[in-house]
Amino acid sequence: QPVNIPIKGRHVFITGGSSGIGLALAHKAISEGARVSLLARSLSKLEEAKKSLHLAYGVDVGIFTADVRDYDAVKRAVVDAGPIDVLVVNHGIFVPQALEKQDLDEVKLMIDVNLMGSFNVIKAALPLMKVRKDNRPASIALMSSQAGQVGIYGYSAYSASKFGLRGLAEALQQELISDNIHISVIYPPDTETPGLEEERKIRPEMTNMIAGSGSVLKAEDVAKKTLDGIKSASFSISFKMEGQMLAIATAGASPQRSFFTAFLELLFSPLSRLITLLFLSNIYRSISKSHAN
Ligand SMILES: NC(=O)C1=CN([C@@H]2O[C@H](COP(=O)(O)OP(=O)(O)OC[C@H]3O[C@@H](n4cnc5c(N)ncnc54)[C@H](OP(=O)(O)O)[C@@H]3O)[C@@H](O)[C@H]2O)C=CC1
Ligand SMILES: CCCCCCCCCCCCCCCC(=O)[C@@H](N)CO
Repeated sequence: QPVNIPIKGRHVFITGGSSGIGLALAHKAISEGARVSLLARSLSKLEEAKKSLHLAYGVDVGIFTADVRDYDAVKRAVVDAGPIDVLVVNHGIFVPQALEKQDLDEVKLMIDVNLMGSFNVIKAALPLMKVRKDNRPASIALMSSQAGQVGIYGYSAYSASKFGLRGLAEALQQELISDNIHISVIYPPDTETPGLEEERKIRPEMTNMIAGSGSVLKAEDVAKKTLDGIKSASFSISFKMEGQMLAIATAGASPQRSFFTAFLELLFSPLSRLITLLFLSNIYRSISKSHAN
């Protein structure tokens, strides 16, 4: 059945909301009449975000400092912020490197922040989400990546953390459907953010090349499509032609609410598998070429 998740007047809580995609999403949500709270580590970045949002809309957002790795700190923030209607688990870090050259500390950091941190946020927020006063539909949205649909050179830890979110999301949807809580997983390509700017300085050439075969989007565009997807309670949210292809190629056992999209998935799955194989064969060819050099 179609579901419509209202945004106006509701409490939208965004982790990693002080920068990039999270901040762009805060702009969108406020412009649609939401009450917004942001969580991140750095107080100064949060204050800056709060100021820019006040300047743009004349409203105040709640800001909460916590490291998502610290469950108790996250719990305190969530209790302070009050019951959440739309939880956007968006925080994330990416340090690309071939596994052989990457320290295990860095691997562990990505898993701890991106995956365990998401468990912490959801576990902390869920009790209050479940007892929300209005019985209107609520949402938990998880920020994955195209690298959460296909493993990419240099992203072993990052991809593992983002693939992990999908398993979490699929299981959680079955557990929460009776509470009228709807899960979304978002799969953006490269997106212009302060995070990507940092990443580009250190990204291995092969990673650059492969990521370059996808689109580069503006954070505002990712935020808009994300909020629209949340509002229609879409389980999977993708971007651009190659993103739709990837979504079809990796539809797997994710739920699908739209009959129309389900029909497209059935119709185009052989073709998208073919395109995926061609895409992969290109990648492997480039890898062996650069290896020979
Ligand atoms: N930009 C891109 O190309 C793409 C990004 N994504 C995903 O989108 C999400 C946002 O990325 P983007 O906007 O680029 O990232 P940015 O680096 O611009 O922003 C990251 C945000 O997460 C917060 N954050 C980081 N670590 C922690 C932590 N341990 N605890 C709490 N908050 C934390 C940061 O604040 P602070 O540092 O103060 O804690 C900041 O608010 C990530 O999950 C990323 O994986 C997906 C596809 C593409
Ligand atoms: C079915 C047809 C396939 C079509 C090709 C699709 C192209 C896939 C490219 C994947 C790029 C991954 C970018 C990750 C961005 C990200 O998360 C970072 N910026 C953070 O590290």
